Amino acid sequence: MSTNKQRLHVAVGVIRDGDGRILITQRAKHAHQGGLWEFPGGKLEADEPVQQALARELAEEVGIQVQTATPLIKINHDYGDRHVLLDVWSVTAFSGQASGCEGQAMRWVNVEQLQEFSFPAANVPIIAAAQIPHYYAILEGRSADDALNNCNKILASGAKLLQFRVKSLPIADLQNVFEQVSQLCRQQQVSLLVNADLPVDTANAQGLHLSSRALLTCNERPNGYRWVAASCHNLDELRYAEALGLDFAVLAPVQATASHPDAAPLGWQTLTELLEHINLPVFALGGLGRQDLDRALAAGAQGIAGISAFLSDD
Ligand SMILES: Nc1nc2c([nH]c(=O)n2[C@H]2C[C@H](O)[C@@H](COP(=O)(O)OP(=O)(O)OP(=O)(O)O)O2)c(=O)[nH]1
Ligand SMILES: [Mg+2]
Repeated sequence: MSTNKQRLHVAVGVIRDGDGRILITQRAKHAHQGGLWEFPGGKLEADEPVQQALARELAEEVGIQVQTATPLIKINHDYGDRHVLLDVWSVTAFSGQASGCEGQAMRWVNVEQLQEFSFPAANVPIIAAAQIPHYYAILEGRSADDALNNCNKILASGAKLLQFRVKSLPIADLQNVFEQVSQLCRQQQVSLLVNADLPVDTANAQGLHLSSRALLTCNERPNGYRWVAASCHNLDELRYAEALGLDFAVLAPVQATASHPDAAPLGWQTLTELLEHINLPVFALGGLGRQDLDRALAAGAQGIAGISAFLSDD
């Protein structure tokens, strides 16, 4: 039981260099979770603000001075012998040359290489959060032309993660549009997830996106996909997605939205509270634009998901 165990608050930095590589270090053999790889960081001192602890730990452990850090994800994990709250920050600007100041092994690795290292169990969702971007574009369209036009706008926005959810096409058009979209995504190195409700051949996709209804009919994580995500509307659905071991979720609607006028918006406060209970990257969806990213990050979200959010120039 974790009830009378103290929760250890730990500041953790996912440090990225100019080439997008991430810094990992190896925990000392004798330490808790010893010998495993980690993102540098350490325990908060009494009454120490988390960003101050982050700056101090990263200076002590790897000799860098943090210039810009944004919240990435918070993980609550009970190891049995210790309960940790990993308060993970994305460090995107720093000064100094990183080195293992405590004699620990250190590597700069590409995000896809993170899979090759053994991390503590609590790190699984941190690694997913580090590998996926802050924007998740949802592709819809009333016709084949409309869908392809929207796809081009989304790609021009710079989005690198896309869900194919073109629901109203005749079946013959659907597969054809999907193949064109998957080719465009491949050319531009965009990760493509297919909505599981669509009857398309998903061989060319990197992932599957489950509606909340499809999520609740799954007994295990669908096999064979690099990414599996789900749409959620409440804490139970988020918990179910986490328990299945999905990579990320979308939570909606955060604000009022014309596409779902009957759904009551959660609001930022409820979003923040729900995300405190979940160890999963979660995109905020519904009535939001790309300009809401900072607010979503501050609420503990991975970023912004949207349909129309990626169709305008701003
Ligand atoms: N820094 C860091 N800690 C992690 C990660 N994953 C994970 O489960 N942890 C756990 C291991 C430890 O129980 C705890 C971090 O505590 P720590 O012992 O490293 O703290 P510290 O740097 O202040 O070390 P010390 O002063 O006590 O030597 O969080 C991670 O990626 N980075
Ligand atoms: Mg440490």
